[in-house]
Amino acid sequence: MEASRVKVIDQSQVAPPPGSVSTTTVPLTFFDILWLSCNTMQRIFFYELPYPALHYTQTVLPRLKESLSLTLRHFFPFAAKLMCPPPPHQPYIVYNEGDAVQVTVAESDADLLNHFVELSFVSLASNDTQVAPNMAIQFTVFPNSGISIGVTFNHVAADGRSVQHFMKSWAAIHRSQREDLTSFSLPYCKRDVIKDTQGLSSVLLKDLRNINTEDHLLRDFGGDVLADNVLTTFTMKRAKIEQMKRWITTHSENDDELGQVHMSTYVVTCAFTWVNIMKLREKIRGSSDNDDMLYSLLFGADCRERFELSIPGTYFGNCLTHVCVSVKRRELMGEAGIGIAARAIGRKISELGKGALRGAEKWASNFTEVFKHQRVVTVAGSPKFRVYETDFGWGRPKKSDMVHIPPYSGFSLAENIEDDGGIDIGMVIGLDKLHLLNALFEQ
Ligand SMILES: CC(C)(COP(=O)(O)OP(=O)(O)OC[C@H]1O[C@@H](n2cnc3c(N)ncnc32)[C@H](O)[C@@H]1OP(=O)(O)O)[C@@H](O)C(=O)NCCC(=O)NCCSC(=O)CC(=O)O
Repeated sequence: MEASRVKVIDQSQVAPPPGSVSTTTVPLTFFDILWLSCNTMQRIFFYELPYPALHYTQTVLPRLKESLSLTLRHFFPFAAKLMCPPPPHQPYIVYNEGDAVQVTVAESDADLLNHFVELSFVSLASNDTQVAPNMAIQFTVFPNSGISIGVTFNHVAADGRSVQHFMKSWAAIHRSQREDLTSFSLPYCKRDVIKDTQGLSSVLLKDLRNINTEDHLLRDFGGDVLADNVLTTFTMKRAKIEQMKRWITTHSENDDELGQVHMSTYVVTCAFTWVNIMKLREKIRGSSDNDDMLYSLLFGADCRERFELSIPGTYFGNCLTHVCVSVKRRELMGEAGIGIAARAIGRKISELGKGALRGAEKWASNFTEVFKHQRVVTVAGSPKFRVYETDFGWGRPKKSDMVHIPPYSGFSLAENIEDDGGIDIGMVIGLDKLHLLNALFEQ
């Protein structure tokens, strides 16, 4: 395969309009603090547009930057900086006049939708270990074919739902060519709605500071299989999902507890993918794991609009509780593995009804143990984000991908663009292992 070339042609800073945001300090809530241990996130949107290179530089890019600036006025924490002073000081976010998002413009000679294209993403790297930017953006122009918008963000600043809110607001401002405040809902940027009655922030921060960096929460799966990795997407059609829901429900007739559990699309898709990723890992590496070893699935559940917490749907920041589902290897890898996984995931989700923050004081300490002693798969994204509704006035994106998925130990979820109710599952695996995964999914 011939390597494509991506060359950087411009770098600039885009800030909110001068004087539109005053100096503001945003404290971190306990929801934000756990993400101090995590890598930055990356998402990319591809749009098909027939313009020549000159039209991008003269018209498309200036308009994108101008609308970005207007959007940042409302989502200013993305232009702000994360400050991490040494203990005993607390980390926080601060916006000062002039703070900006770094914007890189690149040009590629690849096909817009060539998924093997090397995504040369801007990082949030900073020379200062105590100050980090919260967002960087890369526009990659594919002359006569399209443009991609790559967003790298610091999860400490916001979760996936907030990022999608930002993207859709930016798209709405760009589409209407002005800052029409009726075309999107304003984010709720104050932190006063997050009540920390149990002192969770200080417990989590203390635990995180005690974690050995080698126990970093999001470790990748081994070093030997990382070369030649590709980002790939599998689709589960709605009909297949419904079939799987029925199958799991009918094979659980004697499980009284299951009456309370909703076999949602999320539950069955996660169960199916989790089992297959673990099977793929065993096919590649063989398994020396004890049958009693715990295999775990970790995902975030949104806490906005939960009755007991009263956090508005437009809340900007992190608002995820963390769910860890563990099943013994023997059961997960057995014939009934997908059904067992689905029931275990469904039960954990229904338990959130008893209090979404139960056990939150142990998030950091438990997860360190889980990553140390168990085999972990993480889930990113959500079909609820409706990423394909991010319309800058050019119609729906042709494709949207999450890029930061850990190889062989994570996957992302999004709605499928063609099949209403279908789900796209994004994964990063070795190019030479794709046939193995295809075979498992077919089976
Ligand atoms: C707890 C969950 C994970 C899973 O809950 P559930 O199993 O109950 O599934 P669910 O909430 O999707 O939906 C349950 C049922 O409610 C109905 N339902 C749900 N959402 C609906 C909607 N928008 N419109 C209409 N109906 C809807 C459906 O009937 C669905 O059943 P059916 O499915 O059968 O039709 C979810 O609720 C949740 O919190 N999702 C968001 C997770 C998230 O924000 N992740 C991002 C992490 S940050 C990150 O990763 C970074 C990044 O993204 O960049």
